[in-house]
Amino acid sequence: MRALLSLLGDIRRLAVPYFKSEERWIAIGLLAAVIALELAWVFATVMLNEWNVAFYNAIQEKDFAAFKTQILIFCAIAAGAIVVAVYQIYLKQWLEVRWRRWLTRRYLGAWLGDDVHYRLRLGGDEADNPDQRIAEDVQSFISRTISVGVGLLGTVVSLVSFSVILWNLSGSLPLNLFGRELNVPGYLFWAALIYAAGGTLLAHFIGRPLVRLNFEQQRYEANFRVDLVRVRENGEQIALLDGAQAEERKLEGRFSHIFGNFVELMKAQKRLTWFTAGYNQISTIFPYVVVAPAYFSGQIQLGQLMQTASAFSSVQGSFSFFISSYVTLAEWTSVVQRLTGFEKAIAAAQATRPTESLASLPATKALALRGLDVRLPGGAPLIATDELHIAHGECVLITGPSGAGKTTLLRAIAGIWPYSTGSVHRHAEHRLMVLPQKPYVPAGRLDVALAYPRPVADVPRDQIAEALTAVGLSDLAGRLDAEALWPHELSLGEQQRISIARALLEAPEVLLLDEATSAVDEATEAALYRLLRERLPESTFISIGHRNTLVDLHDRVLHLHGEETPRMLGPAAPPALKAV
Ligand SMILES: Nc1ncnc2c1ncn2[C@@H]1O[C@H](COP(=O)(O)OP(=O)(O)OP(=O)(O)O)[C@@H](O)[C@H]1O
Repeated sequence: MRALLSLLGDIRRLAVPYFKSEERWIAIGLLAAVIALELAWVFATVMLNEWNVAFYNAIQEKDFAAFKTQILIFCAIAAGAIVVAVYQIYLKQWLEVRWRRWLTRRYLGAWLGDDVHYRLRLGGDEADNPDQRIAEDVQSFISRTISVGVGLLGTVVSLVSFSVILWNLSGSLPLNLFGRELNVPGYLFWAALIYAAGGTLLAHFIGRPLVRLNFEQQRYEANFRVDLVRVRENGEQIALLDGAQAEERKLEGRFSHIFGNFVELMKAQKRLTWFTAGYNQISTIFPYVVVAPAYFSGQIQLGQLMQTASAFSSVQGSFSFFISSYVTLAEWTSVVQRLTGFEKAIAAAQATRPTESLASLPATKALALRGLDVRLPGGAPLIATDELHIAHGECVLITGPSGAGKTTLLRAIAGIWPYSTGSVHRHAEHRLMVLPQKPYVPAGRLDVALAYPRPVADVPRDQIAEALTAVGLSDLAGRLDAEALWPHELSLGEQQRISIARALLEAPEVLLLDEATSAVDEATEAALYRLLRERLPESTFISIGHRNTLVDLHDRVLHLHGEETPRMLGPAAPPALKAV
C-alpha cells in the first residue's frame, strides 16, 4: 500500500508540472477533450446495452419492423462511436506529442544546464543512460500515463453506469440456487464484483515480478546500445589494437544480460497469460451461466438475457482493467521509477554545483586561488594550494608527474569540478576558455565546428579562414562548407590546431591549455604559442605540459610538489627544470 502511494506521488510529481506550465491552457483543454470523448464512449456503450433489449426481443418475436428500426438506431449509435474513436486517438496524440516536447525541453535544459550532464557522469551510475531516459522513457511515460489515466477514468465511469444497470436488473430476477429461490439484492452486481476482484488480486499476485523485470530489461537494452555506439566511435583504435574479439566478447556479455532477463520476463508473462487467457475465456460464458436459470424458466426474455450478459461483462471487464493492462502497468511503473531516479540524480548534481567565486580582483590580477583543496569524487585529497595569484597577461606553466592531478586542477579553475573547497577568484566579465588535449570537433560543417559553441552566423567567414591559415591549416581554409566526421578525418595535431584557431576567434581573457599542443612537433608548438601571445596580448594563459621546451614559452612555472597526496602547487625549483 505504501509502495502504491509512493508510486502515485511520483506520478503526480512527474505529470503535474506540464499542466501548470506556460502551455497549461492548451494542455488542460486537450486533456478535457480526451476525457470528454472517453465519457462519450462509455455513453455509447450504455446506449448499446439498452439497445440490446429491444433488438433481441425483436428477433425473438420475429418482429421485422422493430428489427429494422433497431438497425437504424444501431447505425446512429455506431456513427457517433466512430467519430468519438477517431477524435479520441487524434487528440490524445496531440496531447502526447506536445507534452513530450515540453518535458524533453525541460530535461534537456536541466541535464545540459550548469554542466549537470558532466557531474552526473562523475557521480557514478545512479542515473545510468540519461540518453535513454530523455529519448525513450519520457515518451513511454507520457503515452502510458494518458492511456492508463484516461482508461482508468473510463473504466470507473463505465463500472458505475453498468453497476447501476446490473443492480436494477437483479431486482427483476430472482436468484435460483439449487432449486431454492433466494432474495439477494443486486446479486448480479455482487457476482460480477466477486469474480472480477478475485481475478484482479490473483493477477497482481502472479504478475508482480514483471515490474522489476521490465525495469531491468530497459537498463540492459540501453547498456548494450551504448556499448555498440562506443565500438562505432572508437572503430579505428579497436581495429589497430585488433580488439574485435574482445569487443565481441564484451557485447555478447552485455547481450547475455538482455537474453537472460528476457527469458525471465517471458516466463513471468507466460504465468500471467495462463491466468489471464483462462480468465478471459471463462468471462465470456460466466454471465450466461449466472442468468441462464431465469431465462430457461421463462422469467426473462432473450433481450433481457443479452442486456444482462452485456452489462455483466462490462462490469466484470471494468474490474478486470488491472488484469488486462497488468503488463502496461508494470512497464509504466518501471518508467516512472526510472524518470524519478533521473530527476533525483539531476537535483543531486545541481546541489553539488562548484562554488563560483567571481569576486572583485585588482585589475592587475587575472586569477587568484585561495586555499584551494581539490579532491577526487570519492573524497580522497588530490591537490592543495595556499594563496596563489596569476597576473593579468601572464603565461604560466603547470608541471607535475603524470596522474598528479594537473587536469583536475584545471577543471577546478574552470569551475566544473564539484569536489573542491577553497576558492578560485576571477573577474566576472572575463571569458574563460579551456583547450583540452583531445579537442571536441563536432561532426558536420567545418565552419560550424570552428565557431563552436557560437552560432556560425556570429563569426565572420573571412576571420574563420584567416584563423585556419594562421595555425597552418590553409588547405582546410578552402573547405569551410565541407561536412565530415572531422575527428576521424583529421590527425590529433590538426584537431589541436583547430582548437587553437577557435581560441584565436574567441579571444578569451583567460585561456587554459591542457596539453593542447602535445600532438604537434616542438617547432610547431613554439610557433603556436608565439601566435597565441601575439594575437591575444591581453589574455592570461595557464598551460599544462610535460615537454621541457614549454618552459621557455612561459613567464613562470608552477609545480605539483611532493610524493604523497595532496600534492602542493607552488613555484617550481628553477634549476631542476632549466637544467634538463
Ligand atoms: N572523474 C574521475 N573520477 C575518479 N578519478 C579521477 C577522475 N578524474 C581524474 N581522476 C583521477 O585523478 C588523478 C589525477 O588525474 P589527472 O587527469 O588530473 O592527472 P594529470 O596530472 O593531468 O595526469 P596526466 O599528466 O597523465 O594527464 C588520477 O589518479 C585520475 O585517475
